[in-house]
This record gives sequence, structure tokens and C-alpha cells, in this order.
Amino acid sequence: MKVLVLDGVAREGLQKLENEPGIVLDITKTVPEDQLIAIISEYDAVIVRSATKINKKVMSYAHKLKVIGRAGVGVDNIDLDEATRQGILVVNAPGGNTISATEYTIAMMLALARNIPQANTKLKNGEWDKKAFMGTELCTKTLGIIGLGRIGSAIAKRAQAMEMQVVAYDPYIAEKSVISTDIELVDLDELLERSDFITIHTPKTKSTRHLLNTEAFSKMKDGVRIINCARGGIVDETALYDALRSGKAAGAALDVFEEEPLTNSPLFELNNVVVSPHIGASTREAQIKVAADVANEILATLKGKLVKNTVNVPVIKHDLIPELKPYLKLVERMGTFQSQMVTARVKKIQIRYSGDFFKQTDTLTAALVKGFLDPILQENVNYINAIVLAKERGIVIEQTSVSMEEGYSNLITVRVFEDGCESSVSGSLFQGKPRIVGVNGYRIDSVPEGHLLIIPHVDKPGMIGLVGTVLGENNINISGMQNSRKEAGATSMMVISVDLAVPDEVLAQIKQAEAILDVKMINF
Ligand SMILES: NC(=O)C1=CN([C@@H]2O[C@H](COP(=O)(O)OP(=O)(O)OC[C@H]3O[C@@H](n4cnc5c(N)ncnc54)[C@H](O)[C@@H]3O)[C@@H](O)[C@H]2O)C=CC1
Ligand SMILES: O=C(O)C(=O)COP(=O)(O)O
Repeated sequence: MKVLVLDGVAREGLQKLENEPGIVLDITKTVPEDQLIAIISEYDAVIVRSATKINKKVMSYAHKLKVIGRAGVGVDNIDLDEATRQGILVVNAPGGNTISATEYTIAMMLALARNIPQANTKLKNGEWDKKAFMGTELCTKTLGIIGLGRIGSAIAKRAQAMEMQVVAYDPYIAEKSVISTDIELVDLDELLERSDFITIHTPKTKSTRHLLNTEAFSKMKDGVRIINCARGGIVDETALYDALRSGKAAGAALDVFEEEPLTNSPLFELNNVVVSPHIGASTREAQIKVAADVANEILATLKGKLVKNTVNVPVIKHDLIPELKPYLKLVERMGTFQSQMVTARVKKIQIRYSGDFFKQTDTLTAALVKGFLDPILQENVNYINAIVLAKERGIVIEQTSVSMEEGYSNLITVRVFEDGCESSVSGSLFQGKPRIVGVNGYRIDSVPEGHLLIIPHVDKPGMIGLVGTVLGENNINISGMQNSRKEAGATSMMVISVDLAVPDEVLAQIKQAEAILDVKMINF
């Protein structure tokens, strides 16, 4: 396995990956796109910071790529939709640089309030100019935090220690989960109207692009100061420039820009703007932590283990992994089972989870759909792209969760709706091992391994003997057998586990019998 490490990711954090037998690490600085395209096809994994863009074009050359690791938080330099489409896992290292980015934001706020960079430059240029640098205190001022996640909430704590009033806007946070009762959660307009300092800590998304635009500036207090150490483009740079020129804003501190790297901007000409080249996470401690975190994730992915900091698939909590593993195996097998039962065009797959699935049903559904599509499609299907591939084929995926039913503490039922017909399979765990416990409403108990014969037939004497004789005559050993009926004399369901794949002619021989309604062989 080969891993390409770009963008100056800290080598000290990569030791675990470097020492792993069978893994070769190529560590290099940021390379231009054409150079990346020329080499990317060799690699199973790539690790980047924010400089390298892993876009659709780069991915189209990345034939072996299984995982993209971001040694940091923001993944806006990675085309997530394309990665998902191609079944490439994207992982990041979200917690490792929180403190560094937080401390840096506080430093920027203080630098802005007290004109430290400007005073530093002037004095080093030989001017002792005390009068030019009248600052403002932070104590009692209102700090508006947009985005109260890891960094936003760590900033709130520190700002409160400096006796600032903290208001925050984050529509994705419930009031009760806010870390301190002294943080007032408000709507965006109120934050804009009340804040003396506004700092941004959201990701860059469609909804945060130009969140601070001309209209937003018009709602702010005169003399507001803006800090952006999150992502360029959340503040509209033209609107900010106009606000600074007009005196609406008294200053801005920016670590990030719409285009990076950036060495020339009208904003750089304004004396009340403090800038830095995206160095919020650039501390030794943060870089070692994020490199080590992402190395662990890459290692887990390449070894086929479950990973926790996934960006383009649902996150699985680390402590749930052992509990979830047998369920993942179960649902994948159920998907494989169902795809081999299909006889017409599939319109919808409906999954019903009964019991407690640790709030991980999205992950289980992805595994089930992977199991369903794997035997059908030629392309690589995995947990990452399974749902997208199903949707591309017009297959609707529905899932519902209900509490315990039918006496099983955990029961999963999959119904597949085809043109003109439908089929279902139910599964559960017995002593931690996957079991198929129902087929088309018939109760059975079969282990989804090897080969299963599914034989609906008329409920009458001699049927088991008939099938057993044909298999025996063809030297096929039966390792398990179940027969189930809903009512006497109607239809029964025979499910037989066999040691070998049953040849087509033997299946045809069984099917010939008048009371045999169908024969399907399911291979796992
Ligand atoms: N300058 C630098 O070097 C660094 C920048 N960052 C950036 O800082 C930002 C925050 O990072 P974390 O706190 O670790 O992320 P996080 O995911 O913990 O927090 C982001 C918060 O933003 C909120 N949010 C999302 N959309 C929103 C919207 N439309 N309006 C208001 N709130 C919204 C989310 O609910 C979440 O609470 C990210 O953009 C990250 O890339 C992070 C580390 C270093
Ligand atoms: O983690 C993040 O989101 C950052 O912005 C840090 O970026 P960097 O790794 O320093 O290029």
C-alpha cells in the first residue's frame, strides 16, 4: 500500500503509519496539480492539509485511491461528492487543532483591538509613534460568535475569562447543549446588531458563503470589528472592504481568504486590517496531533477496520464499533440475499429496523445497499458510494425505525419492491452471529453463509424427500434445513444450506417437480 503525504504534514505524527509493515509513505511538499495528476494513480491513500485541491480531475486519475485524509478540519479543498461517487473515503482530524485555532483567534482579536502588528512594523521602521495606536478594551464588549462548535465554544470560554459578553448564532445547536449558561444563543440579525466584535467559526458551505455580505454589514454596529480565522469567502471581501473604507467597520483580522494563497488584495492596503497566511492551526502541537489522528484513520481504513472521523459517510462512534460489526455483516448478507431473489426491475428497497441500533441505521443501510449492489454491478461498490449508486439507478431507499417487535430484541426486515412483485427477508443476531429469520413472511432460522436454496412449494407430503433425493443423487451434501408454512395445505418455504454450489441442471431437476413453485440458489 502506498500513501502520499503532501502539504508539509508533520512527519512526527506519522510514525505509526511509517512503521507499519506493508505501507510505504512518500512525504513531499505541496505539488502543482499537473505533477499530482502524474503520480496519484500509484497511491492507495493521500494525506493533505488545506493547500492541495483534491478535485474531480485529480480523482479521475486516482485509480487506486481508497482514502483521502485531511490533517485538519476543513475539507472544502476536497470534492466530497465526487469522492463519494467514486467510493473514496474522506477522513479528517477534527479535534487536533482546536486549541491552536482558538488561541490564534484570540490573538488576532487582541492584535486587532490594540493595533499590535501595525505598531510593531512602525517601530521596527524606526518610528516611536505612541499617538497613532489608540486601542479598545475587550472587557465588557460584546463578542458575537458565528458557529458554536469546537473552536467557537472554546473561544467563548476564553472571551468570558476576559469579561466579554458572549452571544452566539448556530442554528444547529440546541439551547440545552450550550457549554455555559452565560452564552446567549441569538439569531443572526440580533448577533449582527449587538456585537462589537464578530468572529466566525463555521465551515464554508453553500449556506455560509458570503454570510457576512453588504446587507449583513448594514445591520452591524458602527465601529464593529470582524475576525475570520475559519474560511475565506464566509465574509464577502468586497463588502468588508467597503465597510472598512466607509468607517462602518473599525477593523478586521483575517487568517483566511476567498482565494489562497493570496499575496495581493485591496484589503492589504488598509491600515486597520490585520492579516496572516492561514496559520491558525500552525503550531507544533496541533500539527503533530492532526497528523497522528489522520494517520490512525488511514491505517484503520487500509486495514479494512472501521474508522471514526469519516466525512462522507455517517460517523460511527468508536466505542460502538464492536457492537455494530456483527450487524454490519448481517445487513450486508441480507442485501446480498435480496439481490439474488430479484426477478424484475427494482424500484424501492425499504428497511425496517426494530429495536435499538445505536442510532447507526444510516450506516447499516449503506452496508445493506452495498450487499445488494455488489453482486449486480461491475464497479467498486462500498459503504461510501452504495446509496449514491442506488439512487443513480432510480432505486428509492427508505428506512424506518420502530421499537422491539415479534419477540426479537433486534430485528431488521428488508422489502424489495420490483415491477409487479415484492419480496422480503428478515434478519437478526443469535449469540452475536447473523441469522436469516424470515423469507417472504415465512419464519426460518438459517445462517447466511455458503449457499442457500430457497424453495417455495405446495405444502404436501414427500417434498423434503424429493429435494433431498435429487441433491443426494448429485452428491450435494445438505448442512442445514428448515421448512416453514403459514397454514396447512397452502404454500411452504424450504430453506436448505448446502456445502457446494448447486449446478443449474440440478436446480432445473428440482424445479421440474409439479409441487415445487420455484428454486433459487443464494450464494454468499
Ligand atoms: N484558520 C485555520 O487554520 C483553521 C480553521 N479552521 C476552520 O474553523 C472552522 C470551525 O472549525 P471547528 O470548530 O473545528 O468546526 P465544528 O464543526 O466543531 O464547528 C462548526 C460549527 O458551525 C456551525 N454551523 C454550520 N453551519 C452554520 C451556519 N450556516 N450558521 C451558523 N453556524 C453554522 C455548526 O453547527 C458547528 O457547530 C472550520 O471552518 C474549520 O475549517 C479550523 C482549524 C484551523
Ligand atoms: O483544519 C483546518 O480547517 C485548517 O484550516 C487548517 O489548515 P492547514 O492544515 O493549516 O492548511
